[in-house]
Amino acid sequence: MSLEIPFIKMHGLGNNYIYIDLFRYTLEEKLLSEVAMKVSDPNIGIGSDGMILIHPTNKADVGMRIFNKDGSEGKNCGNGLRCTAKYAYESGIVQKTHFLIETKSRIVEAEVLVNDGKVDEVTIDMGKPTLRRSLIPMLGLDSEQVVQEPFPIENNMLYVTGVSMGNPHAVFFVEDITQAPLYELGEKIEKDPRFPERVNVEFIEIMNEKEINFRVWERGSGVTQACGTGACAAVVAATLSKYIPKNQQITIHLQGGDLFIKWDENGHVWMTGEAKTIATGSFYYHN
Ligand SMILES: N[C@@H](CCC[C@H](N)C(=O)O)C(=O)O
Repeated sequence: MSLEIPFIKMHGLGNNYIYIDLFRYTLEEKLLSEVAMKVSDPNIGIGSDGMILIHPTNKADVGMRIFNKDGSEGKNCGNGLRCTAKYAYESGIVQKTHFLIETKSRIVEAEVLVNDGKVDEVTIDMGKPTLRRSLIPMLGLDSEQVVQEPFPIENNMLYVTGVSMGNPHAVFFVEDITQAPLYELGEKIEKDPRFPERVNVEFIEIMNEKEINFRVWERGSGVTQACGTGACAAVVAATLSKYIPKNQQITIHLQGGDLFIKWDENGHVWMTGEAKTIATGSFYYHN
């Protein structure tokens, strides 16, 4: 079978995905995982951190589904939400600057900042984090929160804080971000049996009450330049440990640039940052 699939490549702080507009093109469900793996491959595909579908839904103004590089489906994606919001507005799928986006895990509200018809920046109300251990999900005796719990791995003693932003995150505080064991331990933690659905892994360094340095190993995609849900999880984790105050905008320094995150007094996490278009074209799929 051969298909010519129209795509848009977009990124948020270097976290780049191949987007497919299912308002204008139809792709069979059984092909999604394989197409995601193929488009993500830099040698025989386009090269990306995964694939995102922008689709019609009757629950919100627009829907979004995220597939990682390895073909697995994630349930939320912060950088993907900002790019989806940009595309939905610029392509005319929505004609308002505040609208709802449905993901597999939740419905979020987006606000786009428009200049000359183009969206430069997007703010998303990412909703409330889930902290209960069994819902992250993490194995072990269930508890309200998992905050800096001892996490022995490969002759190292790390301390894990668990946060779900609709997808699972394991956050580890480090003294110096340049020494974070991203490549040494990222994949091992992602696939550790204590996380039955695998996990996104974040190493964070608290610089001061307003800034955090951040590096990520993403479930299903490995090291990426940025992770929006991960940045939200970092602020929640740092607040739970009282390193930063609640209800204050925190600047997260990711490898690909800065994101601005606030965990407000109502328990909602707000994310603001850029969204950029890289290219449009056709992907030729052959099986
Ligand atoms: N890059 C993302 C998260 C993508 C999904 C994640 N790898 C998962 O499997 O949960 C973001 O910006 O949040």
